[in-house]
Formats: sequence, structure tokens, C-alpha cells
Amino acid sequence: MADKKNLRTPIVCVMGHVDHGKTTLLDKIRGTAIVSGEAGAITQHIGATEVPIDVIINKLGDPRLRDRFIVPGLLFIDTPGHHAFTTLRSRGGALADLAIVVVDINEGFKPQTYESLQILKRFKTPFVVVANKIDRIGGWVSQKDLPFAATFKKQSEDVQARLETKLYEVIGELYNQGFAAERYDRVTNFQKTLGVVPVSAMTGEGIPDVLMVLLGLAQKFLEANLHYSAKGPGVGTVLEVKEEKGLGATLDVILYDGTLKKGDTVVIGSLGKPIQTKVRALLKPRELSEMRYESKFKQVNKVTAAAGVKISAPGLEGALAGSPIRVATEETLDEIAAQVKSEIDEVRIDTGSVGIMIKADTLGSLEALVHEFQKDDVPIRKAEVGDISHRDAIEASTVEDPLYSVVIGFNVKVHPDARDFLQESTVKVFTSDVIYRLVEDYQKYVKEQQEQAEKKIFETIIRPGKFKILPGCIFRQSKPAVVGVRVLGGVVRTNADVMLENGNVVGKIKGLQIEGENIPSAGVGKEVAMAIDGATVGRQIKEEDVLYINVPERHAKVLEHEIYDSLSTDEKETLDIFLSLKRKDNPFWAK
Ligand SMILES: Nc1nc2c(ncn2[C@@H]2O[C@H](COP(=O)(O)OP(=O)(O)OP(=O)(O)O)[C@@H](O)[C@H]2O)c(=O)[nH]1
Repeated sequence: MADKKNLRTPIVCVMGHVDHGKTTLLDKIRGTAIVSGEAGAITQHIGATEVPIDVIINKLGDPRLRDRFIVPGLLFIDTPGHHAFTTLRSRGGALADLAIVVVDINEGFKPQTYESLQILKRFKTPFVVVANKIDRIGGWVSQKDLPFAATFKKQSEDVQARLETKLYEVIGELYNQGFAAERYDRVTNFQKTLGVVPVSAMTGEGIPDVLMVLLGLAQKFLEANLHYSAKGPGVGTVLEVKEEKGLGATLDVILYDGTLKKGDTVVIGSLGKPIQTKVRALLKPRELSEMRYESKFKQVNKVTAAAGVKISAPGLEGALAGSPIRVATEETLDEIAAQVKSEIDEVRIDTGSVGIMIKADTLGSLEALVHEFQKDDVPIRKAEVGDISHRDAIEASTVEDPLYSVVIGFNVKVHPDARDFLQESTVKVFTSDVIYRLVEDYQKYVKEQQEQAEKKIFETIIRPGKFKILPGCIFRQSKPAVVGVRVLGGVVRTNADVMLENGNVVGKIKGLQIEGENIPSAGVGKEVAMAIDGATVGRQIKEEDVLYINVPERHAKVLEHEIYDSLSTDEKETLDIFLSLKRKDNPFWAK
């Protein structure tokens, strides 16, 4: 038998899209353990449930498997979702050793399915995909709690084929996401190929298979990570900061290394200086049989990794979900406090320079967001845990560039005074509880902003125009010459230079009037009075002359190459003639 000494229970997180069956799956796994296990076999932790190896082996129904697996069991985090996964972080990585991604086989991939996969890929966490709700496949005859192969065999050929088709849609989607995947019993190398287990979390079909694949993954990938020192000082992650009646602020903690004892001095990450305090009580849930007690918790003197435990201690109010908690001694206290602080600082960003602001509810989600935005080369001015405050709003409003005058909020509230301020300001706020939706929304916003900026450029572009000096309409000879014109094509506008057909630039349009009113521009067909600075009637210009707006070369390039399609027909014609006039002498003009 393999060496089991000091191997801790792997921590498993269940992820997937809303309503695809995460909670049902967890309940089933826990229920399975309770039903099949002897009394007390399953251990309830705070925030997690431990399913011991013997219970799993029983379920698999083959005692010979006992020797194949060396982990002591599996510790399932009770809160499903990638949120718990990202909260449960250890320095620079994920705390969960393994994950289950649940996908409804009938609905296929949804936003949070993609998000779960992205997160797992990033953390390189081994996982299994559960293709759930197979009992909903048309014609399926449920076989309660049977392993997949056994229930599959009992289905008609049609139903089997239907399952395969749906399964291959899931496998195809996984492939699109960069994962080679296969039905788990067809996988020969789990290091290269992802296993997909068809399951009904409702009827329990395929559940034993999920447990077996998890054990297999733990064995293959994690042995090195799972060694711990039972005697060493406890190290864990804060899963949640919770007010409890009579106890004040408490911490739900997942301990992943060492031992934590009542009376231990612990250091916990917070927004300011790390909290240093003494554990007043370690609490575990009461067994069902002990429910007559008033409190739902019972005290224990120590816990050893991996475990979920509630800590009661003074001064926990400012603790951060997702931050580390470490046991310290008098000698190590300063060093450990510095370690914890640097771990928090690694995730937080406060550059003070130009960039967006990110606020998230936990350190883990903040880290994930920062990663996603940095991947897109988006500069970040500030990233920290907490709600969007009035101060944040003011700070963001001082950023001039609209691309960065932005606050991204993940699972956080906007304070009422911040909301009032933001409504009046031009700061753009994005909030969501899906990380990649925030990234997408921001990308969309950037694109819109860029398009608007381009549009502004187009608005300032001098457009082509052609006009004729009307006979009998010379109102003034010079300084400036004032003549009546008809616009033959495009637009004429003030401040544009005008050119004769021979290419000579003769002056600048100083003003345009129609019935005595000043106007900035006039379009095709209009007859207007035009003041031309620099030209004298009878010298450079005369009645019946046809002139063109002298479009600068840079603008002509944009017109011809970038916005030609958006020009009107007469503008196109005018531009074409204008370009041919210019290119008579210089064939490469504006090319
Ligand atoms: N028929 C069938 N229904 C299922 C199965 N698994 C879950 N459901 C149902 O699907 C619905 C959603 O299941 P949940 O377990 O609450 O899903 P979830 O992913 O935990 O959802 P959130 O907690 O909201 O994210 C419930 O009505 C379940 O009863 C299954 O295998 N078969």
C-alpha cells in the first residue's frame, strides 16, 4: 500500500452555471455518504463536508480499490460556485485542490460554465466535468444511485444515442475552450484528457463515478501538494467573515496545513494592518443528534488540516474574505505578520497613475479580475477589496480619459452617497457577479469610445465640395470678395481653402450667408453668399468659375481610404474629380 502518512484530504470545489445542479450534486454526494456510511462516517465541517475514503470505496462497491487510493477522503466546500473557488486562495494559487464543473447536458454551456473553465485553466486545477441531468434525456429510465456504466446499459439504443449526441456537444464545447475531453471511461490518460461523467444529481446515477475520478485525479496530480505537517502551525484561508449572535464577528476558515488550537495567536489579513488576535473558541457544527443544545456549534480544542472551522476571537471585524490566516508564536509573530501583509499587498494595487479602478468583495475575486484586465493590457489605477465608496467615486472622476474614468465592481455595493455622486459625473461604473461579463462590458465600452473618437475625427475632416460663381452676383470685389455661388457637389464650409480647376488655390472661405444669416456650411443645390479672403474678382476669380474645396492631403486620404463608403453620391463624385485634378501633376497625391 502506498504511503499515507501525513497526507491531507484534498479540497474540492463545485462550480458551474446557475441552476445546472451544483447544490443538488453536493447534497447527493453528502447524502450518499450518510446513507452508505456507518454512523459518524461523514464529518460535517464549517463550510465543508468531509467524505472519508471508506465511504467512497463502499459506494464504489469494490473493496480491492481500497489499496489503490491513498488520500484519506475528499473535503467538499459547501458553497458551490467559482466565487467560493476564487475566495479560497492560497498565495498565488487556488486553495481548492480539485474541482467539479457541472454542466446541464440538455442546456449546454452558459456564461458561468465558461468562466469556471477559465478560472480552472488559469489556476491549473485538475477537474472533472459532470454532464448533469441525464434523467431528463427523452426516454431515460432512471436507475437510482447506479454507476454510469450500469445505468447506461439499461437504456434503449435510442436513448443511448441521444446521450452520446448531447455528450459530444459538451465535449465539442470543451474542445473549443482548449480542452481535450472524452467520456471519462474512455479516457486513457487523465493528464492529457479531461474526463466527462454523465450524471443525474437528482437520481444519483453516475455519482460513484464522479467520486472515483476525483480520487484518481487526487492520486495523479496532487500527492506532492497534499503532504502537510500535522504538527506545524496552522495555515488557512478565510472563507467568510460572519456575524454570529452572541459571538460578534467570526471567521469561517478552511485550514489547509498544520494544526490550529484554541488559544493560538493568529494573524489575519485585513484592509489595514494585519489583525493579530488569540483564538477564543474553535467551533464545529453540532451533529443532528445534539440539536437540543441552544447553540448550533460545539467547541473543539484543535483542528488539523484539511478542515473547515469557525473561529471566534476578539477584533475580527476588519478581516478580509479570501485572506490568509496563520498561526504564530511570540518569536514568529513579526515575520508572519509581514508575510500576511505582503500576501495582501501582492493582490492590491494602488499605483496612483492613470488606469481603471477595480473593487471586489474578496481578495480572490480581486486577484482574478486584476489578472483578466492585465491580460488585456488595461492599466489599473487601483484594485482593492470593498464596496464602491464616495471616495472611490471622486477619485475616478478626477481621471480625464473616459477609458479610465471607470469603476469595475464585482459583487460589491455602491454606497448611496457614491451613487448620487456618480449619477452626476461622467464616471462609468460596471457591476456584475460574473467576472468575464465585466471584462466583456468594459471591452465593449472601450470600443464604443474609440468609435466615438473616430467619429469626432470624421466630423473635423474637411469634406469635398464644388461650387460655381453665379453670374450677376458679385457683391464685393475683394478683401474679402463676396460672391453668390451655387453648390454643385459635396459641401462648402467656412475656413476651407478654395481651388480653381487648374489647381491654383485662390483664397479661404471666410463666411457663408443665406438670406442675410450666417451659416457654417452649405450642401449641394444651395445658393449662398460666400466671402472669400485672399481672392479678387476679376483677378483670380470671375463669374461662372467652378471652384473646389481644397481638401488637405491628410484629409483626402481618410476620405478616400477610410470613409469613402459613407460619403453621399455627389460627395463621392466631387472627391473623385478633385483627386483627379490634384493627381494631374502629382499622381501620388494623397495615395
Ligand atoms: N431532473 C433533474 N433535475 C435536476 C438535476 N440536478 C438538479 N436538478 C434541478 O435543477 C434545479 C437547479 O438545481 P440546483 O442544484 O439548485 O442548481 P445550482 O447549480 O446549485 O443552482 P444555483 O445554486 O442557483 O447556482 C433544481 O430544481 C434541481 O432540482 C438532475 O440531475 N436532474
